[in-house]
Amino acid sequence: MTRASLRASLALVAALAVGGAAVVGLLPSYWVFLATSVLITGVALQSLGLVAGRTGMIALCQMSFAGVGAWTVGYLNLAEAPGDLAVWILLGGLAAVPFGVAIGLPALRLRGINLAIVTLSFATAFDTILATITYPGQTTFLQVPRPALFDSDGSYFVFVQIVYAVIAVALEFLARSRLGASWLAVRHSERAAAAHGVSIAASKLSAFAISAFTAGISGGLLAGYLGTLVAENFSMMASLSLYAVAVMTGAHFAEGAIIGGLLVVMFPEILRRFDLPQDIGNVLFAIGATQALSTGETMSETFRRLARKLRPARRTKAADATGASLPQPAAQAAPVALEIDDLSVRYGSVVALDHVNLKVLAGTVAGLIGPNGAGKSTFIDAVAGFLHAYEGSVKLAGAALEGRPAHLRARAGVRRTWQTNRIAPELTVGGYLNLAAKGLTESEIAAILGWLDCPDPEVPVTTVDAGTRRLLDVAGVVAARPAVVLLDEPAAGQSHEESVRLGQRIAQIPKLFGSAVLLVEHDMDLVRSVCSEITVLDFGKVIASGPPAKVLGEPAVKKAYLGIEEESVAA
Ligand SMILES: Nc1ncnc2c1ncn2[C@@H]1O[C@H](COP(=O)(O)OP(=O)(O)OP(=O)(O)O)[C@@H](O)[C@H]1O
Repeated sequence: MTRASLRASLALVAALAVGGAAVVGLLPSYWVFLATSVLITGVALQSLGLVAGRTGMIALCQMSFAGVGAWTVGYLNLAEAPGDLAVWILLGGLAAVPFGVAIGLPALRLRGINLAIVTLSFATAFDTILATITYPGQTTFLQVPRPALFDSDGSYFVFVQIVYAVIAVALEFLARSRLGASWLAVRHSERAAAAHGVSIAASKLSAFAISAFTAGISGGLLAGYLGTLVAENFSMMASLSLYAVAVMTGAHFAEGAIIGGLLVVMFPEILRRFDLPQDIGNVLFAIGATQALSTGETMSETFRRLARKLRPARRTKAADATGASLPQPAAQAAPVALEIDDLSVRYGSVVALDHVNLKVLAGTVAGLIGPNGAGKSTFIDAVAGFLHAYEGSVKLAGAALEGRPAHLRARAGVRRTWQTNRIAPELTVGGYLNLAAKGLTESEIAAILGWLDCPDPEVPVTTVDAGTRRLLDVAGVVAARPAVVLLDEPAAGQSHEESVRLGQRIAQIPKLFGSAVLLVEHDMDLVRSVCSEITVLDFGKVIASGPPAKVLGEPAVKKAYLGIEEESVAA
């Protein structure tokens, strides 16, 4: 991960240095002045790219955060605070953070249009406040001074460029960190992210906080750029327009933020030169955003796709586990890994689980089977904390899990997979394992991937076929070495040979990772080959439990499967 971040950061810094040298060396001073504005807008767009592009939340008040940063810089200048603009900009960014967190709080409960309305309301309220107060020092013509070394327009461009590069590199590292992976995971499926121990609240609030900080910095840079500001710089319309551009260009990509900055700054300039109304720009941005939303592809993604086509196709490499060793298995905390007593779940009048009792012994693979609708997924949901309204008790290594939400149960040692794949496609294979299990070394990641015949860590999940993604699901849950692994139909969609191979791997999990396994499966060959005990559910009730040979021969079990799996059960 670190190597990939370094590579991307070096490429970005080199591109900025070359581009910057060309701007300062070749362009007349007015264009250098405009290029500075492009970069400042690029910083604001990067902030929006983080919250909207990575986390998928609608934020329509980004320029209000920038306004907080700019106003803070203005007050510090007026108060003759120690330090210079470089320090004040940082403080401006920090001042925007509480506002970001405050806006992020409703995002814990709201999505889509509702969150859009909340963020828009904040932008409107901020508009109203700014309309009543002038920029600090505006009435006395007090200008915000630039740092001594970067006083001229040309040198201030270099200053802004340095800030842009620092932010872009920091975001690049963050994006490849576990926190960055959690943003993408939350965007894709909050439940799946929680199943890996990710706190949805922490993930969303951190995105809003860092995004507001970055936007605050852009406001501070603007204060140094223009010297003094007016409320219109941070109006609700400016926020809306910036959001449309971010969606259109894909501001969470480094090039997307620059392209967006170019469009925001240059479009009005072109319109002005042709004596055309400025509003045309906003209309075109809205059309561009609509196009990106309807096709599901931003401008940056289109460019990247075309660039990939030009490059010779890379074959998906299998993970090279030569010399790599699996992480140490978790120690077994108690002889019974998972104990369920009298578990009952009702969906209205449907009794999905009816006083179910089940034990999974440490160091074993147990099976949970039953016909469609028997209650198996409901059982996993309840144990893993995705259903709050259940009766009965769930104990992990003797400790009750009641009252703990899903992400805390995952951290305590209950990990689950899903019937449908929920891995965020924007992640790399290694990034996904990093998200699933904290603190794995690169060698351990390679060993786990090699053990399950998964692709190389650098391979993007989007290029991985559906069958391999199911293996990746299993790799993710075992990587965390939890006390209990709940596998929900891992062999679905696998060929017979793949299923046999998967069975061999599942049988090894207790020894290699120290995790007891509860396997939910319809593939009876697989269940028979790996499970030492099985429990059969029918209409939410346990109708049999014990060793597979005994249980699968019981008349009640054959009857439950009649017409569905009769032959395979009886075989
Ligand atoms: N969200 C829900 N609302 C209402 N009823 C539900 C809900 N989820 C499941 N059920 C019902 O609860 C019962 C158990 O469903 P569940 O999905 O747990 O069965 P299953 O054994 O996992 O089935 P399958 O093998 O098809 O996955 C079924 O009657 C189902 O229709």
